[in-house]
Amino acid sequence: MNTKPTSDNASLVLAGADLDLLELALGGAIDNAFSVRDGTRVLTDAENTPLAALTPSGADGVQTATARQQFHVGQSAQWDANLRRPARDVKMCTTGDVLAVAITDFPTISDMKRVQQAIAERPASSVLWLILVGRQSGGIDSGPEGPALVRAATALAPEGSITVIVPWSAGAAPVELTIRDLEPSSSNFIRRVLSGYGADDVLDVASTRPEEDKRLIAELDNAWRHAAGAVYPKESLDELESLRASGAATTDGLVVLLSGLSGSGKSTIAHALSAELPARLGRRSTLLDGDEVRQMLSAGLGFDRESRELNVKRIGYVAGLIASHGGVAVAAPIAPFAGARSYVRAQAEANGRYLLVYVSTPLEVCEARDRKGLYAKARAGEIAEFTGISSPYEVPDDADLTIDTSVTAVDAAVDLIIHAIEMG
Ligand SMILES: Nc1ncnc2c1ncn2[C@@H]1O[C@H](COP(=O)(O)OS(=O)(=O)O)[C@@H](OP(=O)(O)O)[C@H]1O
Ligand SMILES: Nc1ncnc2c1ncn2[C@@H]1O[C@H](COP(=O)(O)OP(=O)(O)O)[C@@H](O)[C@H]1O
Repeated sequence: MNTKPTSDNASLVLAGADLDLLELALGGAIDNAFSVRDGTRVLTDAENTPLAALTPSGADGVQTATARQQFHVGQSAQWDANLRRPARDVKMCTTGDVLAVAITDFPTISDMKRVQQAIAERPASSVLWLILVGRQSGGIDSGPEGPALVRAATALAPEGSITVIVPWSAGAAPVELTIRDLEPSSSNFIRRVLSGYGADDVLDVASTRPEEDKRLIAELDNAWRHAAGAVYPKESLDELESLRASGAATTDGLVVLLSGLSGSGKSTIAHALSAELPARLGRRSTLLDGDEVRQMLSAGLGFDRESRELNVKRIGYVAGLIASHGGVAVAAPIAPFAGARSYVRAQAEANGRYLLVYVSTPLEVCEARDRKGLYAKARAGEIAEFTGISSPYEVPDDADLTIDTSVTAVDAAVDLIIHAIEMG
């Protein structure tokens, strides 16, 4: 996590586990009282979008957050708005005694028996079937585990139970954002959070699993090795196993560059694409998102032509490295200049495949969205050299795809890109 002061107020940039904590707090699952370092007033995501405002700190350094706007949400199963509901809404739907079943891992046959038993012992209880999934480090919901767990657990929900997806702060402990008295790794964290959903009692299925089950699960990998050992010699088997463990397929590297005006939808599409790739093409990806890159890789660079060219070239260089090892890089800078884009193409094509997506959403639409309030500032002359207003955007003549998000929905945009990747 890093901090980044803005002109009108200081902000704290959140990622991963911190975003989950914030979502839990704003949704009413935990006391929305934060301790942050002095002077911090706005909590933003890594794309610099303001998510919550903090009231000034009291004497004990505790501040209260109020939501500014919806979080960025992904497209895959764990972002289903019908299931990812705020704690305070869920609480209203329960009556009487509430048993919460916490699902953090793929339920086993014996887990389900214990669940049925616990439910049978409390016939009058409302049952909450709570699926705990957190963001992962590679992006909002990169990696196939979260959506797969949600699909499996949803299909197994006991009859009459209320299924809810709980954003889970399972990652590293937050550095600068803490929630009063709560340490995410502590054993009572799960109970404290789930009590926010109305739970009187919690059955934490995976952590109460019998030792025998744990042993059998651990042995499954050995069983696979044993069976495969009858087919392959050791040399093949070792290689196959490491491929299996890394999830890597024997596929070519790929760079997808989304270029377009600020607010055109590059970042939204990039996240959705990254979330879909594991399930649709069996590939994980590395996101190189505009603002995020500028906070790290290109920290200190401005928005004059030379700085932008350098920024985009750096992105191209890193994307090329990712592709050189068979990885997928999804990059979403404005990339307004043809010269720097052709450098990205060269880096990508030297190491794999390249797909240039021009996100052609008209300026008027981007400006009306003004997610970050930057167009208003640019019009007022408070930001110089703003793309589309006071700095040019050179429309690509080599785009593989052109997508106007004022007429194409996010899902459709992702479908178009995946189709283009499949077509080669
Ligand atoms: N002068 C000016 N012009 C354009 N954009 C500006 C400017 N100042 C700050 N910002 C914010 O920076 C984000 C664009 O950074 P990029 O790295 O994508 O730009 S570039 O490719 O280097 O041109 C862009 O983010 P996105 O909205 O995600 O595109 C803006 O939030
Ligand atoms: N079809 C669409 N595709 C992408 N974004 C859309 C679409 N329709 C509306 N939006 C909204 O437009 C805004 C685009 O912002 P963002 O993805 O950050 O753009 P950029 O990264 O190009 O600056 C978001 O608030 C998003 O919800």
